[in-house]
Amino acid sequence: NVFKFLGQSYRENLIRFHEDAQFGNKLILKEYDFIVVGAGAAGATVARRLAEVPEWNILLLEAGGEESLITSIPAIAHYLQFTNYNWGYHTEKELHACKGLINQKCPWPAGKGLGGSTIINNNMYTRGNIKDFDRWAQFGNEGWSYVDVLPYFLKNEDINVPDLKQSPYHGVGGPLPISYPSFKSKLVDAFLDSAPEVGMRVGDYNAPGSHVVFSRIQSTTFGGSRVTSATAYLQENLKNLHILEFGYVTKILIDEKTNTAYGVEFVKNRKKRRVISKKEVIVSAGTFNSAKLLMLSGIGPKEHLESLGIKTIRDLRVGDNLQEHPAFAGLNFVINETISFVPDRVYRNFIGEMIKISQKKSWMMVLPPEGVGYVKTKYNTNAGDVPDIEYIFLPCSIAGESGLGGSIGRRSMGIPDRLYYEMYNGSLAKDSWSIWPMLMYPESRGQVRLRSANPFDKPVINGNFFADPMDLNRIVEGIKMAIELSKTKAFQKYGSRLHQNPMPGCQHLEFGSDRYWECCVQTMTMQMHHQSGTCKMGPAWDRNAVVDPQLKVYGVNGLRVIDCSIMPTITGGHTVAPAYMIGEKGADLVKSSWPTGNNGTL
Ligand SMILES: Cc1cc2nc3c(=O)[nH]c(=O)nc-3n(C[C@H](O)[C@H](O)[C@H](O)COP(=O)(O)OP(=O)(O)OC[C@H]3O[C@@H](n4cnc5c(N)ncnc54)[C@H](O)[C@@H]3O)c2cc1C
Repeated sequence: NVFKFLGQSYRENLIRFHEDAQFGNKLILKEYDFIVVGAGAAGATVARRLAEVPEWNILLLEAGGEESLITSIPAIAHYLQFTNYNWGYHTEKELHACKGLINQKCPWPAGKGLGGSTIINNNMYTRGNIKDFDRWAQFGNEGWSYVDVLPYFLKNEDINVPDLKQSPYHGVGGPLPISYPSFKSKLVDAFLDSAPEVGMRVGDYNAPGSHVVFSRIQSTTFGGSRVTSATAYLQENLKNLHILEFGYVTKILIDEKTNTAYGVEFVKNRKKRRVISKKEVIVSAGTFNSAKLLMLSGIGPKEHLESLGIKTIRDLRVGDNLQEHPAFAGLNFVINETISFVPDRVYRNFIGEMIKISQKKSWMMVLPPEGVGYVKTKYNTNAGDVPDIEYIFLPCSIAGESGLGGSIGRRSMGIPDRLYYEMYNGSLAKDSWSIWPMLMYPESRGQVRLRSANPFDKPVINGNFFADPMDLNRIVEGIKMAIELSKTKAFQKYGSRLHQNPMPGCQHLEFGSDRYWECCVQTMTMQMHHQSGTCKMGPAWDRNAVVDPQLKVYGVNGLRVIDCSIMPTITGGHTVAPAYMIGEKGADLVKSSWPTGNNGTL
């Protein structure tokens, strides 16, 4: 009975996915100490860390499924937005943004599956500015200053960049490998070489005191492959951590007499079920869905819940304070040499490209962005090292897309064909590069609301981008600075020149004027998908706070939110590193509420 034995061992190995009929896995239990909703960057981290306490059992419920071999290829991140790994949300019509995009709505992806948005993101690892966290602490969030959170960034990280291994600001031995992409283009070298020509230097943007620098991207990859939160935190087969895929949580169960959360309702295989929590329910469903789930459960703005016939348990400003990093992705600098990532060329030579993967020389191992630069515009009045624009450098541009596989980038941004072809006619599928100037600290705030009381309806999202005109001014300045950068010797070596077809809808304005660029940004707005802030963390006196600095929902026992939605203000950079940090710190906050002796806290 060797086969039976092997089969059994194989199944035991897969036991972490409960109720997987294919492998005869077991049913989940009726009750757990902790239930974590959502297996994204923060949720996977929290669940794994809580499972370090052997006497607790934990259920991790995730609405999507497992990642795959395909999702491990960094270069195809944009393709994944057209799969079930994306919740596929859109804003409503925006007043000041996305005016030229399909249906005049901004597409707003969010990842779905074990790994959450880390399955479909662009792998950029940037922690933000130290002042971002000091500001959170100054708002009254004790325990969240830079000094407080740095240990959690370090705990999460396993730095693979040789030069940074000795840095006290990088972690070694944590679950998440951080590497430079395995392959580097000549164009990113030009980007780095251009820095001194504009008074900048190359440095480690994740170290304090050097946040105004140019750099290659530190990425959440290992050996050229994507590393998700599931790969980093959920590979081990822990007996006390049960993971349920395709379990869509529809409501948090709250005892109204005691104001205590005691479990969740979820749907799997079209069946509605309940599971009970003995200690806490932890909501880590991401900025849109954490807000949505709270509101569906009666926690949210009273006037809104009442209008949908949902009984209000706690009147809190859930769904307000939505923040994001808008950007402009339309700049296209054409060059004279064949050194760019041109998808048509790469995909036509598919077999050759596969061979190059084994030699670590393939474009498939490059993230679409290769470099970042943090700069201060003329509007920046911050003292010291606090930039207001991030340059995202790409060895390609959306105009480079045409032919094979050549519409995914622009389609993911919602750019209609007419706008695309008129704008980029003459430079399609040519060698080019781009800089996307990204606004780091938006003044404008958006909002998430329920469309109905039906948990399967998509939320109503208003980005409210550029409601504060300063947000637009800064991006325009970033565009002009990027154009100046293209004139440096480093870029002129390749004959870089801006493709100058005027943008449809903006032709009436003088090409290159501030008004012209404002029009371009508002027509073809691009986003970074760093949604955050809808379950704001704040002290008791903050009327807009949803959770306290322990991440407990105000007025409800046994309920926390642990993900990017708790950010009072968005961090200056991409948000995955802070999401992991919030997960790590959140897990320690939970552990310290339920002391058990040695529980693995910092
Ligand atoms: C396309 C894209 C590109 C990005 N690129 C970058 C980048 O390059 N660098 C960077 O730093 N950041 C990037 N980000 C942002 C970054 O990935 C997120 O900030 C981070 O993953 C957020 O972590 P989270 O835990 O808050 O939520 P998520 O990682 O989104 O996880 C939430 C999880 O909850 C699950 N869930 C939601 N509702 C339910 C429910 N009702 N029941 C059960 N489960 C549910 C979801 O399916 C998901 O798995 C990108 C994001 C996107 C979408």
